[in-house]
Amino acid sequence: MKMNYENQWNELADIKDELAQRDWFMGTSGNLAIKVENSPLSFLVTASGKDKRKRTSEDFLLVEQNGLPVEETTLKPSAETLLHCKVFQQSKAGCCLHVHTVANNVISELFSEEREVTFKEQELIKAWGKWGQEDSLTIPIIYNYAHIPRLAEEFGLHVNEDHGAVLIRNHGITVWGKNGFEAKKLLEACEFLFQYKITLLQTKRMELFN
Ligand SMILES: CSC[C@@H](O)[C@@H](O)C(=O)COP(=O)(O)O
Ligand SMILES: [Zn+2]
Repeated sequence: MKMNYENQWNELADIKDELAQRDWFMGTSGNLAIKVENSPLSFLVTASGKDKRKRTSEDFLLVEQNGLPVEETTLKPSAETLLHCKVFQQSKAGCCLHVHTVANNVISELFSEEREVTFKEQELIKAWGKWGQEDSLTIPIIYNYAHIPRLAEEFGLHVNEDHGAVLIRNHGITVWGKNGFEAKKLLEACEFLFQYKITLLQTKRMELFN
Protein backbone atom coordinates (compact mmCIF):
# COMPACT_ATOMS: atom_id res chain seq x y z
CA MET A 1 0.00 0.00 0.00
CA LYS A 2 1.36 3.45 -0.95
CA MET A 3 1.65 5.65 2.10
CA ASN A 4 -0.22 8.92 2.33
CA TYR A 5 2.02 11.77 3.40
CA GLU A 6 0.49 14.71 1.59
CA ASN A 7 0.06 16.79 4.77
CA GLN A 8 3.66 16.31 5.89
CA TRP A 9 4.89 16.94 2.33
CA ASN A 10 3.03 20.26 2.14
CA GLU A 11 4.13 21.30 5.63
CA LEU A 12 7.78 20.66 4.78
CA ALA A 13 7.46 22.30 1.35
CA ASP A 14 6.04 25.45 3.01
CA ILE A 15 8.91 25.53 5.50
CA LYS A 16 11.38 25.05 2.66
CA ASP A 17 9.83 28.00 0.79
CA GLU A 18 10.08 30.22 3.89
CA LEU A 19 13.71 29.32 4.53
CA ALA A 20 14.43 29.85 0.83
CA GLN A 21 12.97 33.37 1.10
CA ARG A 22 15.57 34.02 3.77
CA ASP A 23 18.22 32.78 1.33
CA TRP A 24 19.31 30.00 3.66
CA PHE A 25 19.96 27.43 0.89
CA MET A 26 23.06 28.90 -0.76
CA GLY A 27 24.73 26.64 -3.33
CA THR A 28 22.22 23.77 -2.81
CA SER A 29 23.16 23.58 0.88
CA GLY A 30 20.69 22.60 3.58
CA ASN A 31 18.39 19.66 4.16
CA LEU A 32 15.05 19.18 5.89
CA ALA A 33 13.07 16.28 7.29
CA ILE A 34 9.63 15.66 8.74
CA LYS A 35 8.35 12.53 10.43
CA VAL A 36 5.55 10.59 8.73
CA GLU A 37 5.17 7.54 10.96
CA ASN A 38 6.49 6.51 14.36
CA SER A 39 6.39 2.76 14.07
CA PRO A 40 7.91 1.66 11.88
CA LEU A 41 9.76 4.97 11.62
CA SER A 42 9.52 6.78 8.30
CA PHE A 43 10.18 10.38 7.36
CA LEU A 44 10.33 12.66 4.35
CA VAL A 45 13.78 14.09 3.65
CA THR A 46 14.99 16.49 0.98
CA ALA A 47 16.49 14.92 -2.14
CA SER A 48 20.24 15.47 -2.34
CA GLY A 49 21.87 18.24 -4.34
CA LYS A 50 18.72 20.06 -5.43
CA ASP A 51 18.22 23.80 -5.63
CA LYS A 52 16.05 24.04 -2.53
CA ARG A 53 14.66 27.41 -3.64
CA LYS A 54 12.56 25.63 -6.27
CA ARG A 55 9.30 23.87 -5.37
CA THR A 56 8.95 20.65 -7.36
CA SER A 57 7.33 17.22 -7.08
CA GLU A 58 10.81 15.72 -6.56
CA ASP A 59 11.83 17.77 -3.53
CA PHE A 60 11.40 14.99 -0.94
CA LEU A 61 11.47 11.24 -0.69
CA LEU A 62 10.27 8.87 1.99
CA VAL A 63 12.95 6.99 3.92
CA GLU A 64 12.94 4.43 6.72
CA GLN A 65 14.73 4.42 10.08
CA ASN A 66 18.17 3.90 8.51
CA GLY A 67 17.65 6.54 5.85
CA LEU A 68 16.96 4.16 2.97
CA PRO A 69 14.20 4.95 0.45
CA VAL A 70 10.90 3.23 1.22
CA GLU A 71 9.47 3.56 -2.28
CA GLU A 72 11.07 3.01 -5.68
CA THR A 73 12.74 6.25 -6.74
CA THR A 74 15.64 7.65 -8.71
CA LEU A 75 16.10 10.36 -6.08
CA LYS A 76 18.95 10.24 -3.61
CA PRO A 77 18.22 11.08 0.03
CA SER A 78 20.19 14.04 1.44
CA ALA A 79 23.86 13.31 2.07
CA GLU A 80 23.16 14.14 5.73
CA THR A 81 20.13 11.87 6.15
CA LEU A 82 21.94 9.93 8.89
CA LEU A 83 21.79 13.03 11.12
CA HIS A 84 18.04 13.23 10.65
CA CYS A 85 17.88 9.49 11.46
CA LYS A 86 19.59 10.19 14.80
CA VAL A 87 17.02 12.86 15.65
CA PHE A 88 14.01 10.65 14.91
CA GLN A 89 15.57 7.55 16.47
CA GLN A 90 16.65 9.24 19.69
CA SER A 91 13.90 11.80 20.33
CA LYS A 92 10.19 12.39 19.87
CA ALA A 93 10.88 15.34 17.53
CA GLY A 94 8.68 15.63 14.45
CA CYS A 95 10.87 17.88 12.32
CA CYS A 96 14.58 18.48 11.77
CA LEU A 97 16.10 21.39 9.81
CA HIS A 98 19.67 21.98 8.65
CA VAL A 99 20.92 25.23 7.06
CA HIS A 100 24.21 26.91 6.33
CA THR A 101 24.33 30.65 7.07
CA VAL A 102 27.30 33.00 7.32
CA ALA A 103 26.38 33.80 10.94
CA ASN A 104 26.14 30.17 12.08
CA ASN A 105 29.47 29.40 10.36
CA VAL A 106 31.22 32.40 11.93
CA ILE A 107 29.92 31.57 15.42
CA SER A 108 30.97 27.91 15.04
CA GLU A 109 34.52 29.05 14.21
CA LEU A 110 34.73 31.80 16.85
CA PHE A 111 33.73 29.37 19.63
CA SER A 112 35.31 26.21 18.18
CA GLU A 113 37.84 25.83 21.01
CA GLU A 114 35.13 26.03 23.67
CA ARG A 115 33.09 23.49 21.65
CA GLU A 116 29.95 25.34 22.64
CA VAL A 117 28.41 28.78 22.65
CA THR A 118 26.23 30.12 25.46
CA PHE A 119 23.55 32.79 25.50
CA LYS A 120 22.27 34.40 28.68
CA GLU A 121 20.14 37.45 29.47
CA GLN A 122 18.83 37.37 25.94
CA GLU A 123 15.08 37.59 25.39
CA LEU A 124 15.07 35.14 22.50
CA ILE A 125 16.21 32.17 24.58
CA LYS A 126 12.53 32.11 25.58
CA ALA A 127 11.92 30.48 22.20
CA TRP A 128 13.57 27.49 23.90
CA GLY A 129 11.16 27.62 26.84
CA LYS A 130 13.81 29.31 28.96
CA TRP A 131 11.83 31.93 30.84
CA GLY A 132 13.84 32.19 34.08
CA GLN A 133 16.06 35.15 34.98
CA GLU A 134 19.11 32.89 35.34
CA ASP A 135 18.35 30.60 32.41
CA SER A 136 20.92 30.14 29.68
CA LEU A 137 21.09 28.38 26.35
CA THR A 138 24.18 26.39 25.34
CA ILE A 139 24.60 25.08 21.81
CA PRO A 140 27.31 22.44 21.24
CA ILE A 141 29.78 22.77 18.37
CA ILE A 142 31.05 19.58 16.74
CA TYR A 143 33.86 18.97 14.26
CA ASN A 144 32.81 18.77 10.62
CA TYR A 145 33.79 15.17 9.86
CA ALA A 146 33.64 14.52 6.11
CA HIS A 147 32.73 10.89 6.83
CA ILE A 148 28.99 11.20 7.41
CA PRO A 149 28.56 8.13 9.67
CA ARG A 150 31.29 9.61 11.92
CA LEU A 151 29.61 13.02 11.83
CA ALA A 152 26.25 11.43 12.64
CA GLU A 153 27.78 9.51 15.56
CA GLU A 154 29.22 12.71 17.04
CA PHE A 155 25.99 14.58 16.38
CA GLY A 156 23.91 11.83 17.98
CA LEU A 157 25.73 12.34 21.29
CA HIS A 158 23.91 15.68 21.57
CA VAL A 159 20.43 14.45 20.73
CA ASN A 160 19.19 14.00 24.29
CA GLU A 161 16.00 16.03 24.21
CA ASP A 162 12.94 16.35 22.00
CA HIS A 163 14.18 19.72 20.82
CA GLY A 164 17.72 20.97 20.36
CA ALA A 165 20.42 22.41 18.13
CA VAL A 166 23.96 21.44 17.17
CA LEU A 167 26.44 23.62 15.31
CA ILE A 168 28.77 21.85 12.90
CA ARG A 169 32.03 23.77 12.65
CA ASN A 170 32.33 25.85 9.49
CA HIS A 171 29.40 23.97 8.06
CA GLY A 172 26.00 24.89 9.51
CA ILE A 173 23.39 24.12 12.14
CA THR A 174 20.92 21.30 12.66
CA VAL A 175 17.85 22.04 14.76
CA TRP A 176 14.98 19.78 15.73
CA GLY A 177 11.64 20.29 17.44
CA LYS A 178 8.21 18.85 18.17
CA ASN A 179 6.89 19.87 14.74
CA GLY A 180 7.71 22.10 11.80
CA PHE A 181 6.57 25.27 13.53
CA GLU A 182 8.70 24.59 16.61
CA ALA A 183 11.82 23.59 14.65
CA LYS A 184 11.59 26.72 12.48
CA LYS A 185 11.11 28.90 15.54
CA LEU A 186 14.30 27.52 17.09
CA LEU A 187 16.22 27.90 13.85
CA GLU A 188 15.19 31.55 13.53
CA ALA A 189 15.97 32.23 17.19
CA CYS A 190 19.45 30.74 16.72
CA GLU A 191 20.13 32.91 13.71
CA PHE A 192 19.04 36.02 15.62
CA LEU A 193 21.29 35.12 18.57
CA PHE A 194 24.26 34.40 16.28
CA GLN A 195 23.89 37.66 14.37
CA TYR A 196 23.51 39.54 17.64
CA LYS A 197 26.70 38.04 19.11
CA ILE A 198 28.75 38.71 16.00
CA THR A 199 27.54 42.32 15.83
CA LEU A 200 28.22 42.84 19.51
CA LEU A 201 31.75 41.42 19.27
CA GLN A 202 32.47 43.57 16.21
CA THR A 203 31.10 46.68 17.89
CA LYS A 204 33.16 46.12 21.05
CA ARG A 205 36.27 45.60 18.96
CA MET A 206 35.66 48.83 17.06
CA GLU A 207 35.19 50.70 20.36
CA LEU A 208 38.62 49.41 21.46
CA PHE A 209 40.27 51.20 18.56
CA ASN A 210 38.39 54.49 18.99
C1 LIG B 1 26.96 21.77 -1.49
S1 LIG B 1 26.36 21.97 0.15
C2 LIG B 1 27.17 20.81 1.14
C3 LIG B 1 26.45 19.51 1.38
O1 LIG B 1 27.46 18.56 1.47
C4 LIG B 1 25.63 19.45 2.64
O2 LIG B 1 26.31 19.98 3.74
C5 LIG B 1 24.25 20.04 2.57
O3 LIG B 1 23.82 20.75 3.44
C6 LIG B 1 23.38 19.66 1.44
O4 LIG B 1 23.53 18.35 1.02
P1 LIG B 1 22.28 17.53 0.46
O5 LIG B 1 22.86 16.21 0.05
O6 LIG B 1 21.72 18.33 -0.71
O7 LIG B 1 21.29 17.45 1.57
ZN1 LIG C 1 25.11 20.86 5.25
